[in-house]
Amino acid sequence: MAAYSVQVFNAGGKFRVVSTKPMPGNQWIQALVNAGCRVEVCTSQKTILSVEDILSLIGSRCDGVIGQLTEEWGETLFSALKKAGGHAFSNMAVGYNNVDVEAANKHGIAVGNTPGVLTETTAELAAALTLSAARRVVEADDFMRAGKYDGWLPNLFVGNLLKGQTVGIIGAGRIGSAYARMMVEGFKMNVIYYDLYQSKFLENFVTAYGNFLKSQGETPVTWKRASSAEEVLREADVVSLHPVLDKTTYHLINKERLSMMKKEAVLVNASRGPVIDEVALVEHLKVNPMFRVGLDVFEDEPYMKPGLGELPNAVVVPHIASASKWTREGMATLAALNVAGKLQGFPVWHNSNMVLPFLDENSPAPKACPSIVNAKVLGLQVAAPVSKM
Ligand SMILES: NC(=O)c1ccc[n+]([C@@H]2O[C@H](COP(=O)([O-])OP(=O)(O)OC[C@H]3O[C@@H](n4cnc5c(N)ncnc54)[C@H](O)[C@@H]3O)[C@@H](O)[C@H]2O)c1
Ligand SMILES: O=C(O)[C@H](O)CO
Repeated sequence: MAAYSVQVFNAGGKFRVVSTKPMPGNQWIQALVNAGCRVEVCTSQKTILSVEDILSLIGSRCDGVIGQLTEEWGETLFSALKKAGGHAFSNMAVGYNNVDVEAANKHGIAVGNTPGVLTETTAELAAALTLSAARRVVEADDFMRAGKYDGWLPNLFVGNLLKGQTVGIIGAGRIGSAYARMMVEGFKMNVIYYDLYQSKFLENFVTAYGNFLKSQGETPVTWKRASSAEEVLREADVVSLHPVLDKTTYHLINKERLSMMKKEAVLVNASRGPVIDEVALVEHLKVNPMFRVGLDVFEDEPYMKPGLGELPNAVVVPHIASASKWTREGMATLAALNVAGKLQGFPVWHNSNMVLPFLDENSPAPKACPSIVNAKVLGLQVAAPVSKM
């Protein structure tokens, strides 16, 4: 038995599924109950569970687990889950850098994640950080609340105009492209992006929007695919980071690369903290007061590197980029359906970017796992797309 307090749903269910955290909404619980699961939700007040805590939750019999990005899912947990009879794990996140997928493969455990449902929500927070940093919203708010405002002044909190400037995206996948579109449509910014792959989708969008602006007698927006991250850093007025975190992106932004950026640039990170060398960033912010950052993620979460929290040119929020009600409930549902689907022997959905059919409460979810990242290695079957007659 787990040493932690748990809330149990459908006590008589044939599969035992543990969620290491309470998650928003009820749809995810219903999805598991409908699949014949006994659901145990850990209600411990401890924010970040250790490997030992989770071992105790897994216990001697467990079919599947829904875990969080704050947890270290590696050999110890996957071998324990396997020993307890488990086959399925899902992160309640799209990023799965906290998961050792090779260890899961070794034990034949499916690893789910939750793409698609958080794309726009995360991009919107990156846009909010961009505006907050560019227009010094948080500094000005602090000033106002401190009772320091004693009248309009020509030089008070002067920031950057975005219109007509260049926004740089590093990692133009789902979220990076959605963010780029927002900055293009909302602020008429030109785009420069760097990704390992070409984003035809983004390029076509900017071209079409540029043509529309031209037809209205306005200056068209433009796009450029950079051949290196450095090219983006040199040319852009705003740079937003949206890559996965892996060996190629760890400390992608370091002292040397920061020094290539414009002195008054805005840097935004809503991907993963270690993409930036945060110590180097603190130094850069100190010596370049007009350089501003908007950060949702940090190198040593939940901590910030010394000095960051005192800098007025940094806007910092606690990893809330995906925190809209619809998205968080959707992430919980997708994570649950990944586990429930695997336990019921369902195939894997044919397109993990198209997850809306799983989120409609008024019709039954497709009989598939929405997104399993190691499906190929495990030889899981892929559900054929439903053809429209
Ligand atoms: N802050 C948050 O709350 C939050 C929310 C959602 C996602 N995220 C993070 O954002 C990441 C991206 O999510 P997504 O759904 O857009 O994923 P995605 O897979 O659609 O996009 C990631 C992109 O990064 C690119 N990439 C990989 N290595 C690169 C490199 N070395 N240089 C440049 N580009 C590289 C990939 O080619 C891909 O296009 C997630 O992995 C996660 O870590 C954070
Ligand atoms: O990777 C993710 O999904 C985020 O960091 C949390 O939404």
